[in-house]
Amino acid sequence: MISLRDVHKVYKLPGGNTVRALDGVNLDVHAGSIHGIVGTSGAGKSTLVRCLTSLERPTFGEVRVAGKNMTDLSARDLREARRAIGMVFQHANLLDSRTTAQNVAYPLALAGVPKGQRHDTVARMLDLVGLADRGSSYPSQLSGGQQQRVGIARALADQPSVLLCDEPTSALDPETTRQILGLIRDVRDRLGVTVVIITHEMSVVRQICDSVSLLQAGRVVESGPIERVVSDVDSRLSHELVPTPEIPDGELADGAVVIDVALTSHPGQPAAAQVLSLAAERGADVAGGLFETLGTAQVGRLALTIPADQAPGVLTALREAGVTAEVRA
Ligand SMILES: Nc1ncnc2c1ncn2[C@@H]1O[C@H](COP(=O)(O)OP(=O)(O)OP(=O)(O)O)[C@@H](O)[C@H]1O
Repeated sequence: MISLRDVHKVYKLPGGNTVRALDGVNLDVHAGSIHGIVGTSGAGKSTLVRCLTSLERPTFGEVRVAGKNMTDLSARDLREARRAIGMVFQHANLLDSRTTAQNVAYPLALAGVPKGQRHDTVARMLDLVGLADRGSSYPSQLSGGQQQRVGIARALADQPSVLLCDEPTSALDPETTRQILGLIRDVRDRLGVTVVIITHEMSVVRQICDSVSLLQAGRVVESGPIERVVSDVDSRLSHELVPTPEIPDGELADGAVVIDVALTSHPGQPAAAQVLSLAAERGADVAGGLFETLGTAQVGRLALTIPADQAPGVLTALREAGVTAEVRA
C-alpha cells in the first residue's frame, strides 16, 4: 500500500550548508496493517510525513501510495492522489466556530462532494467514532479525547485508503490514549484502512502496531513485524519495547549474579511457565520480570538471581531450552 524506495531529502541552509533529513529511506507498509514509525527528535519523522503526503517532494527516490507514484504526478493529479491519505495530528485543530458535524464535512465540501451525500457521510463518520449524538456541539464543548475523535472522523470522511497519524495521542492522558488507540484499531478493522502512526511513545507501538520501523539520522535502521523485531533480542526496538527489568542497587546478595533471560514464545518454543520452573529447579530466584503479548507472540524478560557458582548450570539449561540467557555485566 505504501512503499518508499531510497528516499532522500536534503535541505539547503542559508549559509550554504545542507541537512540530510532523510538519507535513503526504504519502507513497505502492507495494506490493512498498522505500522509505527519511531525515532528520537531530529530523526526525520516529520520530514518523512511531509514526503509521504507530498507536502514536500523528496530530493531523490520514489514514494508510492495506493498504487500511485507520488513523486511523478502533476500538481492536479497529486491533489487527487492526496485524497487517498487522511491525516490525524497531535491536536485535532478543529475550527472553533463550526460544529462537530461541520468540521467533519469540511474536507468533503473542499472535495466538491454534494450536500446530501455529505450529510450521510458525516452521520456515518460520527457514528463510527462514537459521537453520533454530538454533531451539533462546538469544539469547546468537547473533551480533548472527543476532539481527537472528531479529528479522526474528519480524516476518514473522504474515504482515504491510508490514515497517517502524527503523534495522535501525545497530548492525551493514558486512559484517553488507550481509547483513541482502540478507536484507530477499530477503524482499521471495520474500514480496512492502512494506518501509519508516527510516535515517540513505545507504549503506542506495543498497544496497536502490527509492524514498526526505527528511524535514526534519516535512515530506517530496524523494521519489521512486531513479533520478529522483539524476537531479535539484540535489536534496539526489542530493548525499548520490552525493557530489561532493573534491579535496585543493594538488592543483590553477596556472591550472587543476575542472569538476564529473554524469551519469545511461539508454537514449538518454550513458554514462560516452563522457563520459570526450569530456573526454580536450579535454585534461581526471579528478581524482576515482565511479559507482553505483542501480535501473536508472548515476549518475556526476566532477571534471575543465583549464586555465582550455580550460574553456569542454569545458563546451560536455559540455552538448551532455546532461551536467550546471559550473565549481566
Ligand atoms: N525545512 C527545513 N529546513 C532545514 N532543515 C530542516 C527542515 N525541516 C527539518 N530539518 C532538519 O531535518 C532534520 C530532521 O527533522 P525532522 O523535523 O524531520 O525530525 P523529527 O524526527 O520529526 O523531530 P521531532 O520529533 O523533534 O519533530 C533535523 O536536523 C531538522 O533540523
